Amino acid sequence: MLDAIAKGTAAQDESVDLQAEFEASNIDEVMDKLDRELVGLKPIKTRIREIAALLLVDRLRRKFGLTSGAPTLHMNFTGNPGTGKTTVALRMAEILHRLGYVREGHMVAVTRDDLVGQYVGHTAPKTREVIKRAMGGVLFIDEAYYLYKPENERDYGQESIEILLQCMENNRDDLVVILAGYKNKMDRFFDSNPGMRSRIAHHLDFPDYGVSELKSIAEIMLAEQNYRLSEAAAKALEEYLPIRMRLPHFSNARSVRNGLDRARLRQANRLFASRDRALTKTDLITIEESDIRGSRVFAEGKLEGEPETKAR
Ligand SMILES: Nc1ncnc2c1ncn2[C@@H]1O[C@H](COP(=O)(O)OP(=O)(O)OP(=O)(O)O)[C@@H](O)[C@H]1O
Repeated sequence: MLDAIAKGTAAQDESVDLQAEFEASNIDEVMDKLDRELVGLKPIKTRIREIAALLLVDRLRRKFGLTSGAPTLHMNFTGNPGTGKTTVALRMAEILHRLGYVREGHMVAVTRDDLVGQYVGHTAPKTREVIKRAMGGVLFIDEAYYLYKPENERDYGQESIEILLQCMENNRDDLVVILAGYKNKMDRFFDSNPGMRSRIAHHLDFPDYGVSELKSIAEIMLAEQNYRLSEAAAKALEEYLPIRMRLPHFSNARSVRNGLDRARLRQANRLFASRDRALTKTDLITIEESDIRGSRVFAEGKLEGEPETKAR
């Protein structure tokens, strides 16, 4: 693949047009998509642009024979659940494809269970099969640290790690591995697996979203599905979000998506209950205040606050 990019044959006095290369790669289209579909994440978007620029320049250097061998592109995405790691990894796969660093640009997302078998002899074929599927694209390993279980001496995860390490080294020109998970767990994983750390070129840390970002995320998600919030529903959502953030199992944008799914369900039930009247398009697209306030979150938020109130 890389020899398809260039063979290091450009003459020393020949010039290259970085802008033309940039335009030809069409990566700005992916960048625009990233900007449009993902709220916030400024530091992440900046890093992606920097990586894209690095790869583009690397491609030009190759033309002059100034760089040899495939660059290391394996990455580590850390952050809490629902902060956009999988979505950004998908876009990264597209960028790497457009720049010619992987043949296909698809992404295979897996967890430990997809890589590690339960019995002796099962792990190697399982891991190899996943790698085979991911070849030419990105292999995204969510919660990668579960591959390593030091408390169990004979855990098969180690076997999978070793095969992955080998592939990450030998197939650098056609497979990019992105590891993902909580930052502290990932740090501990790298401490115990220095071989893995040394093969990672880029570490990106995804921040949690604030209330206003979560609200914008909700609006994007609703617009994508042809829904909108009434004014009172938008206010209710502003109250809902900080309560949901304090409750257990909060997972950023994923919680927003789940909360909206339930609001749509309540909207449908509300419309169904008044089915004796004709519905307008506005009825069908509008999420009303009661669809948001009907959430358990308001009751649970109160329950959570109760002991505190009693203690005072
Ligand atoms: N910044 C954002 N703007 C809009 N939507 C977002 C944003 N971040 C995440 N989402 C949406 O939230 C959902 C969860 O995101 P994603 O799966 O990428 O997160 P993740 O960090 O990989 O979390 P998990 O590990 O739980 O899968 C997706 O539907 C995604 O489209």
